[in-house]
Amino acid sequence: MASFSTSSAKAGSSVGGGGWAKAKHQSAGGGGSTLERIQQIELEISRTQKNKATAKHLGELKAKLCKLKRDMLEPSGGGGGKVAGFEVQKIGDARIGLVGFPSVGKSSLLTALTGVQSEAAAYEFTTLTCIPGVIYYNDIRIQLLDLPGLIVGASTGKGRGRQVIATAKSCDIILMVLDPTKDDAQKEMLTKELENVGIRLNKKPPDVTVRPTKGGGLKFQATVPLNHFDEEVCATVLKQYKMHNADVLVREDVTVDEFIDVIDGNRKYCKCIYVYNKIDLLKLEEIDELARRPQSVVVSVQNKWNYDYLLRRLWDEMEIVRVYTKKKGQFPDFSDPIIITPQRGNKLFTVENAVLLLHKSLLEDFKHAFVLGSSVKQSPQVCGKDHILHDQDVVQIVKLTQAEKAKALHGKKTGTTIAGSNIKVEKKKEDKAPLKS
Ligand SMILES: Nc1nc2c(ncn2[C@@H]2O[C@H](COP(=O)(O)OP(=O)(O)OP(=O)(O)O)[C@@H](O)[C@H]2O)c(=O)[nH]1
Ligand SMILES: [K+]
Ligand SMILES: [Mg+2]
Repeated sequence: MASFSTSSAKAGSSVGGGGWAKAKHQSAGGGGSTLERIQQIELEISRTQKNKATAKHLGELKAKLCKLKRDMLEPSGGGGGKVAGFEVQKIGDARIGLVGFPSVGKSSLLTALTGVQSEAAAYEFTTLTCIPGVIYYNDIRIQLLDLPGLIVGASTGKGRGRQVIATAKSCDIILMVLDPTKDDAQKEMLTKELENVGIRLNKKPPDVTVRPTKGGGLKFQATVPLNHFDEEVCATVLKQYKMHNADVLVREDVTVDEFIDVIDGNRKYCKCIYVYNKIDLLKLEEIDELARRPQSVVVSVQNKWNYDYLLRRLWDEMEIVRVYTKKKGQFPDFSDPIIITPQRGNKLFTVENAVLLLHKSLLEDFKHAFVLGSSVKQSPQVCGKDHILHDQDVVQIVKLTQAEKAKALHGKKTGTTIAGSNIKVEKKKEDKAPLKS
């Protein structure tokens, strides 16, 4: 039904790079280009039945496949180099990318949400570069990037695909713009293109730790029953990565693909909202069905439908925490919050995070904080560094007085925990432990 696989002549010629991957990646071991070997392995995987007896073989194939894909994306030597995204300066508190097949209305949406004119037209590949705009929402600035349309094969160099995807990888959230008149094969195809370069949509990093060791082989431990993965498959995958000695701790029911993600590294776990645009072309029942799909929002740029909801959904996905600061005896400064975006690696927003964002040296003088807002039972409440703040809390930092600081410093010097020596003491204990037992 969907006809996205047809990469138009324009796409091929505008890049002059359809065969780039092939030309540059002749495999060292002979037997065709990297691309051909990838296709062979993919075929073999699809033909192999999935059961206990084949799990080890599949694990090996998948690990090989993963390494080949990485070789292709990050060629080592031969003047290749990692593909860079479009050079657009990151501004604001979060970055969101518009990804989709050609002519689904990405540019129209950028213009509608940011006011920045990005050319929109009825022909494919109207946009050939990255156009940034800014959405102002709830005191924060969100950078929205319009990107050229993707086609199938983008991750292997078709169209401006690799550049588009590299830019998408720099985003905190992806808005996948979809054509509501076509089936969801488009969603799967795009997801696959993004997955090929290590972007994982709406997934969490697997709860698995792998610690390389100097000897002792593989030490495998799982804290939950595993239905798709076991020690043997783990060993096969690790062998492909030449890891023969490692401690592996699995804390969730992972698949081999998820385990490879951990080993291979360089994955980007990214939230994604599926935006069905042009719903003005649909019947009400059809709109209703799309709107109920998970992580999906329906809009019509032409009719200006549902922007409010789209923005609210975006906001919720960003899980942004704004914390306002206040000086003693004054009203809080509501104009300039400290902002934490969990997408950028800060899982929780503690008082310590807030202090560090205000000023690094402030932590030395930190005594406690008065916190007002939903994170505390009474407002204000005296809180320490580890207290976790909520969105729209107000914080007043109380510093140590000179006398208190001197006292604290004195205590440190005379006590056993002289600054900096902490780690050494612990390490010594650890070293000695095996001797004792
Ligand atoms: N019916 C309808 N048409 C729309 C809507 N939004 C955009 N269009 C039309 O769809 C066509 C493509 O829009 P663009 O914004 O250029 O799409 P794009 O995804 O940026 O396309 P490329 O840059 O070529 O990848 C234009 O003719 C728009 O007028 C909508 O909500 N309803
Ligand atoms: K277009
Ligand atoms: Mg466009």
